[in-house]
Amino acid sequence: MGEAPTFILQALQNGTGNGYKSKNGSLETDTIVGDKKYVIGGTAGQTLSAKVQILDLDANRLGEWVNLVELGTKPISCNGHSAVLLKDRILILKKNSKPDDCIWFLEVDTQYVRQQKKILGTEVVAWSKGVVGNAEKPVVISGPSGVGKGTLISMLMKEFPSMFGFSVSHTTRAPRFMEKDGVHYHFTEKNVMEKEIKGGMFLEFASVHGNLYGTSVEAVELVSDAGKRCILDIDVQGARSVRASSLEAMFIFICPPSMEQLEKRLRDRGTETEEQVLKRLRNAQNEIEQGKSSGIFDHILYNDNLEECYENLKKLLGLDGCVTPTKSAPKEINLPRDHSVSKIDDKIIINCSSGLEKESKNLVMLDVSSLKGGAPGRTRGLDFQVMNSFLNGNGNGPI
Ligand SMILES: Nc1nc2c(ncn2[C@@H]2O[C@H](COP(=O)(O)OP(=O)(O)O)[C@@H](O)[C@H]2O)c(=O)[nH]1
Ligand SMILES: Nc1ncnc2c1ncn2[C@@H]1O[C@H](COP(=O)(O)OP(=O)(O)O)[C@@H](O)[C@H]1O
Repeated sequence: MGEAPTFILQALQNGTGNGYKSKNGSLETDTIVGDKKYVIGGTAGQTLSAKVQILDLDANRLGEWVNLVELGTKPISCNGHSAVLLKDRILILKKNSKPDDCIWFLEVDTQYVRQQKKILGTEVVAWSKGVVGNAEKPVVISGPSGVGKGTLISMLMKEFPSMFGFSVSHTTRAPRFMEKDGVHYHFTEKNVMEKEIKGGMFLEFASVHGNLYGTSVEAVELVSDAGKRCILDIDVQGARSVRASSLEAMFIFICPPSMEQLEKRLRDRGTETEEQVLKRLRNAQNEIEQGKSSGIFDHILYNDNLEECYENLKKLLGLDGCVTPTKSAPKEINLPRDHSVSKIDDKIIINCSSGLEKESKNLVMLDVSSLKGGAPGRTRGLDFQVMNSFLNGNGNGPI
């Protein structure tokens, strides 16, 4: 690896965090974690995402750049940022960015990063977008082909459109008549999907009835970002993987009243060839056994009478009785270009006062004590309060 430019060697002991202009004109921050310095910031068009570099501070390798792999969805460009070191990740506050895009995390020593370091055998950092508030537990629904999962999910989405969102899976199977790309599935090619799986884009994947299916991290996060509870329609292998992942979810298995009924439903649906119907029926027996006995599922529902089964599903989801969706307006922060940051325990104090507006104090306290999730998905559980500020409208910001 090459030597670091002189300006960085000179700044080795700094670790400023609020951003500095390097000699080549880019806006960078440097954060020291153990014997490494994380230099964040871009030269190309001041693109934050373009550059994360690690400089070795170990006496034997002082000033050497370390090879690294950047994982996760990177932030889009911005012209400047602040960086604050938390325990195992660096909080990045993008300047002058959209309210829903100003808080990011660069994970440097989280469990996910440590795992990936082992797998990849190299230094790893992982990006994760910060989101104010928490998401409701996703619901995983599994069951054999033709049991009625899709029908039940459609009923739920139709009755509660603002409460639930569907996780749109990727699949290599061909679209059925009336199925739309991006709505029912993201229809994709096997080699493309395999590449994306290697790149860490998927929460889980499995080979089902001869095709590859998978839930991307983004599919689940997009639903949560919209403030909705995510529904996943995935097979038993996928449910097992989600159970083993860090995603906390509710697991429901749908059982047919009999194999005869299942066969009738599959044939009456008329979407599969005879060969595919036979393959699905062969797999159904094993799936039902797994569903009932694996301990993966929190609840088993029998779909004999559709209306009854739907009522039972609603009960499990707490939707029986009078449902009043309580959706509070999300809080938003809008960080101006000129701000400075300090840290007191788990509280980040952001001073947004600037230049001409010096008299108008505008302090934001960001609470990072209850972070949830993280790379490769979002980091949730952030909270903030505006202190001594002018509030906009109802006090929920943006500031
Ligand atoms: N593991 C996994 N299974 C999936 C995913 N999406 C769909 N499946 C499952 O794949 C199986 C086949 O789905 P599909 O081809 O739509 O057929 P259908 O179940 O007969 O409607 C079903 O058991 C689905 O639950 C996914 O993202 N991951
Ligand atoms: N309780 C039920 N009784 C009779 N037919 C049903 C019932 N539930 C679903 N169906 C029908 O069975 C077929 C398969 O249902 P579907 O929702 O596509 O299953 P899955 O998504 O589990 O493969 C559909 O034609 C659907 O209308």
